[in-house]
Amino acid sequence: MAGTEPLLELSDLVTSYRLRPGIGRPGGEVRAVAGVSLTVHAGETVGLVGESGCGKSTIARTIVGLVRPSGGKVLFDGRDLGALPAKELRRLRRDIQIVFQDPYASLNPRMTVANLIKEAWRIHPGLVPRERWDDEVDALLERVGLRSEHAGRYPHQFSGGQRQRISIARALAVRPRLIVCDEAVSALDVSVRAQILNLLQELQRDLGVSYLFISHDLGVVRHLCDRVAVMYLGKIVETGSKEEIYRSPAHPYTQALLSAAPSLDDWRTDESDEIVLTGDVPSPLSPPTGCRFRTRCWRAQDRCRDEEPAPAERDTGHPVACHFPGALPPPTTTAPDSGRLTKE
Ligand SMILES: Nc1ncnc2c1ncn2[C@@H]1O[C@H](COP(=O)(O)OP(=O)(O)OP(=O)(O)O)[C@@H](O)[C@H]1O
Repeated sequence: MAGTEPLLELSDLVTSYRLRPGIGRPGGEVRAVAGVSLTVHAGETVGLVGESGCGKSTIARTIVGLVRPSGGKVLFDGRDLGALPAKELRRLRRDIQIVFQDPYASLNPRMTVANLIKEAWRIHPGLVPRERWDDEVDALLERVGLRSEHAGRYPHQFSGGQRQRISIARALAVRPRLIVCDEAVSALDVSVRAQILNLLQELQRDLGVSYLFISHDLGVVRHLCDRVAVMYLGKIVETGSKEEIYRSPAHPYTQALLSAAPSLDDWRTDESDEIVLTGDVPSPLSPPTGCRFRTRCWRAQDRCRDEEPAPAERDTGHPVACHFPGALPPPTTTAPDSGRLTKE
């Protein structure tokens, strides 16, 4: 994709939440996304992975305009969403849709499937002529593997997988160019999950839609994505093609994540080199100085405390934000601090 203009570009994006002081808790600012740069090209699927609370959903919410960034830019088709006049922004927002983890919470239970889909055309008039609405609803339902008789039913009359199909149909109704999938298959059983993943791939093949696929499931990401970004405590620590990330992870955090999913672990040569991620993720209210991962990292040295590593291309060929990256398994000595990564 080098040389082509990205469809979506996050440039040093910062998104913070204000916390009011509460009982036993001081107020403050949570920098949930602390300077993230990431691109998604047309027709591409980019996976965003990381532990719970690292800021994945906040990125999703910022991209689709549910929360405002406090710094940096979201560019779509080269245009800065923060600098567009309201009318143009509204038009452009149509191109970016989101599918959430819990379709039941995101689908209005009092609306029929047909009305849930038609609502999108009410919000964006002129997209589909009113006389074609019923036919288009039928076509969309068929497109996502449902039937036209489902149009008159309500969300509670469907299974979880079917409800996710409805969410996808609703997203497709406005003919988006990018769909942000925020843990979109995480709540589904394995077999249903596979069906939805197949559907997403089919849609990409037929319609050319791009995905930013947010998930904590490295197996699903490997199955679906072309490129992968690994996030830790509000920052991206490593980005690369699927092959680069799964075969030669260079950031210790990526190595630990992969090590925790043995069936995916192509890069370790010795099973005994398992890395066990211990200790809690530090609070984003007061992240560590320097490298944010240093308090849990077996490779950490003084430099990691003093200096924040910038993403730089390493010998593996992809950008890694680490002072001491390495493709080799960690040394066999036990990590000195209990809060660090250790090996069993
Ligand atoms: N509305 C909010 N107000 C205050 N803090 C928030 C809010 N939403 C998220 N946060 C905090 O921002 C950080 C990032 O949360 P976010 O939900 O983006 O992470 P995540 O990686 O998507 O995790 P999960 O997979 O658990 O949703 C967390 O520390 C979270 O507690």
